[in-house]
Amino acid sequence: MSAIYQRVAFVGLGLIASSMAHAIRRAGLAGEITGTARSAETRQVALEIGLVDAVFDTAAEAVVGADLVVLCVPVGAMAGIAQEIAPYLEPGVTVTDVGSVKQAVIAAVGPHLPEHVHFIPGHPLAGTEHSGPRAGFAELFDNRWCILTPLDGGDAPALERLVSFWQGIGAHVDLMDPPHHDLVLAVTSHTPHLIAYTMVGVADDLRRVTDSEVIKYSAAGFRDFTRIAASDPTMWRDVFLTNKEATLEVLGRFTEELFALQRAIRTGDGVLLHDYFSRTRAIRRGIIEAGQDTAAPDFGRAKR
Ligand SMILES: NC(=O)c1ccc[n+]([C@@H]2O[C@H](COP(=O)([O-])OP(=O)(O)OC[C@H]3O[C@@H](n4cnc5c(N)ncnc54)[C@H](O)[C@@H]3O)[C@@H](O)[C@H]2O)c1
Ligand SMILES: O=C(O)C(=O)C[C@]1(C(=O)O)C=C[C@@H](O)C=C1
Repeated sequence: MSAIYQRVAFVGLGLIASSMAHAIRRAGLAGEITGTARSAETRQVALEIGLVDAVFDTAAEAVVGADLVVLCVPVGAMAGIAQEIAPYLEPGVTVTDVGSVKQAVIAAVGPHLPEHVHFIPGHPLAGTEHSGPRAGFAELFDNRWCILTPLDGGDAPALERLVSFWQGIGAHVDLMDPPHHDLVLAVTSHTPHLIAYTMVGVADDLRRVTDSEVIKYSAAGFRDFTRIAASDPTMWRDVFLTNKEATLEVLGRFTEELFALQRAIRTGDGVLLHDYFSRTRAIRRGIIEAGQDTAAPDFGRAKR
């Protein structure tokens, strides 16, 4: 495949940026890749392992001359970065991001960007519990979804170009409006993460009571919870602080259901429990039969 962008600049060089860089190189999607990260160590590693052709100390320097800028920092850091890079963006450049929440990123970034910039927010639905420049791998986005949430009145050719870019990286692309994205992700990603964090916290408390048996004998289901609960604390703090409304809505529903199941267990209502579990089993089977289970192999574990 020939290059879609001449110069791609990454701001933030962690798991997502490094995976994108590997996939860009695999498919030859960029003439050149530059980047910046807060720590000198990360910048050094990124250069050493060939993620980028050049690194810069500041985001402002990194974006000069780029025709695609990808913001790969935690959601809470997006506003400061946008403000810093705004004066240095070339006319016609596309600025995108990979943040897990979309309305908050649009509100944080949009107002800082000049009119000559095409701002197209995005979110690849793939990740692992690992962080940093060494955590990335080219296959992370293969056959996974990348959701773009273009703004009203945006430039159609710039959007088409970014869609082709994500397809070249290996992803399927879908377009969504930002509030819908945030609600869908609150259901499929954000609340499940909170539940995993909570469950591992509960088990940790219990461990003091049962003298380490909870961890020692943890079965596969709980191990999966611990993997999810090992995800980056800064990233997830920002997700919950910025997708507050949708997460609280889903969490409210979840709590109601949990109370209903709790009551069924207490009152010995086996019919309710059996019906409930049959319904959820049918949902999972339906997903598999429809061929919609696009979950990639467990790269997280393989990489550990
Ligand atoms: N990890 C996932 O599973 C996943 C999946 C999809 C999208 N995302 C989103 O991608 C973005 C990056 O996540 P990641 O997993 O690559 O994280 P990461 O921790 O691996 O990398 C984050 C990078 O941002 C930099 N950074 C952190 N705080 C900063 C600040 N205040 N100012 C400047 N730079 C800062 C770090 O130095 C690092 O280079 C986040 O917005 C996250 O919501 C993550
Ligand atoms: O597999 C994992 O480690 C993930 O949690 C990845 C996951 C998800 O919930 O699916 C996490 C956050 C993102 O914004 C996108 C993907």
